[in-house]
Amino acid sequence: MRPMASTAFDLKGKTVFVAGHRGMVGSALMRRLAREQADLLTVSRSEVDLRNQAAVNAWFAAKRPQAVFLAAAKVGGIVANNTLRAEFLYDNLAIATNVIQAAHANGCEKLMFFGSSCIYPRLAPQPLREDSMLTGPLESTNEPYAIAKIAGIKMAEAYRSQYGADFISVMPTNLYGPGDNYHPEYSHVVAALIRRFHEAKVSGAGSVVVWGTGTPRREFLYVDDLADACIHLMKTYSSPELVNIGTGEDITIADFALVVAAVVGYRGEISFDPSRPDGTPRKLLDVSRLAKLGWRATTSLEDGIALAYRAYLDEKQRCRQSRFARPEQNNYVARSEIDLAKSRAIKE
Ligand SMILES: NC(=O)C1=CN([C@@H]2O[C@H](COP(=O)(O)OP(=O)(O)OC[C@H]3O[C@@H](n4cnc5c(N)ncnc54)[C@H](OP(=O)(O)O)[C@@H]3O)[C@@H](O)[C@H]2O)C=CC1
Ligand SMILES: C[C@H]1O[C@H](OP(=O)(O)OP(=O)(O)OC[C@H]2O[C@@H](n3cnc4c(=O)[nH]c(N)nc43)[C@H](O)[C@@H]2O)[C@@H](O)[C@@H](O)C1=O
Repeated sequence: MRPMASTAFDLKGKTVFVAGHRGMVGSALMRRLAREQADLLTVSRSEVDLRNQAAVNAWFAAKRPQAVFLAAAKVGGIVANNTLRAEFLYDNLAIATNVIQAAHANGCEKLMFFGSSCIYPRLAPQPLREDSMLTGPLESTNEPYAIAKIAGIKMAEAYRSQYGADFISVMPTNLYGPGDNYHPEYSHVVAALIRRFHEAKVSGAGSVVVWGTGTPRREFLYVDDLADACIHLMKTYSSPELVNIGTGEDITIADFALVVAAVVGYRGEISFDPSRPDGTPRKLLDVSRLAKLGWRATTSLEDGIALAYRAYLDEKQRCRQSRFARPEQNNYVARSEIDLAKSRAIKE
């Protein structure tokens, strides 16, 4: 294995582009970057669709960011990934290739690419080590997304080896927190269960259905912890080697449902629907590399879910208030109460 170089990269005074700044990760990065005295650059999708190579090139040529967090992507839960397979492959390949090439061509000094724990083989040894990428078949439900993410990782690696670009890749585990997507079909499990248990509590429903068998194991990281880890790595890490970002602890979906129900205050029954996909049986990251680099998660699962539930309630409230205001000025309108039924669909 190549040695992990450690170099200081000060964000202070740098122009820093957060691609995907309205997303869950991007908005957490914006909150965390506010402490770095950087000059933050953002652009909305309506101004620059990152799948459009010419638009991306023109924007980079005009702005020439010194650092880039590439947190824009087509993202969703197991059903979104498995249904919108062409979009997950096309959008994520296009975004990665356009942004990485434009960053390189326009003098970007440092770029962080966001992969995901789903790039590792479905049955790779647990906990998942960074060197298990490309050692076996992928989980079929998210294979298109994983292939696009692996291509992005390989691009960052190739630009480093061919051009000496300081481009690094991080592999976050399953994330949750403010700014999550609450779509009933297309969200990830955390947002789905927060919403389902809350609605059952409010309506007095006696039973809530959780997808799958309840036996898969997942590791969950609060998104503000993720953002903190990313800033730490951006400032201190420079190597082609991937870095996993997680807590190092996992839980079955059945036990996780009990945690969410307790936080929300839902006291009815919980049943399972095995006709829904389980996905990969276990996804627990080996976080020893990250620990050696001096970072560990600090938000417990219970505290994080309580914070995420608060954020869900706040978002509902905000959307209710903005329902009759000017929706085009509301960052959260696409995630709003009006369309909490179809909220943030898959962000088109
Ligand atoms: N959520 C998770 O559990 C995990 C996420 N990740 C990775 O973290 C990164 C961020 O994910 P997350 O914040 O959860 O996702 P979100 O869906 O919350 O945010 C994605 C962001 O990307 C933007 N975006 C998507 N497509 C385009 C496009 N064509 N042009 C311009 N902008 C676009 C969205 O814009 P708009 O606001 O207009 O919709 C949004 O701001 C992704 O790379 C994801 O793969 C990795 C592991 C787990
Ligand atoms: C972050 C990661 O996210 C996706 O992979 P995933 O880990 O399978 O994510 P998920 O959150 O959708 O499901 C986790 C587990 O939870 C179970 N589950 C129960 N009830 C609900 C439920 O109501 N909704 C959802 N979505 N899942 C549910 C579900 O059956 C599964 O066993 C990727 O495709 C991939 O793109 C990726 O990177």
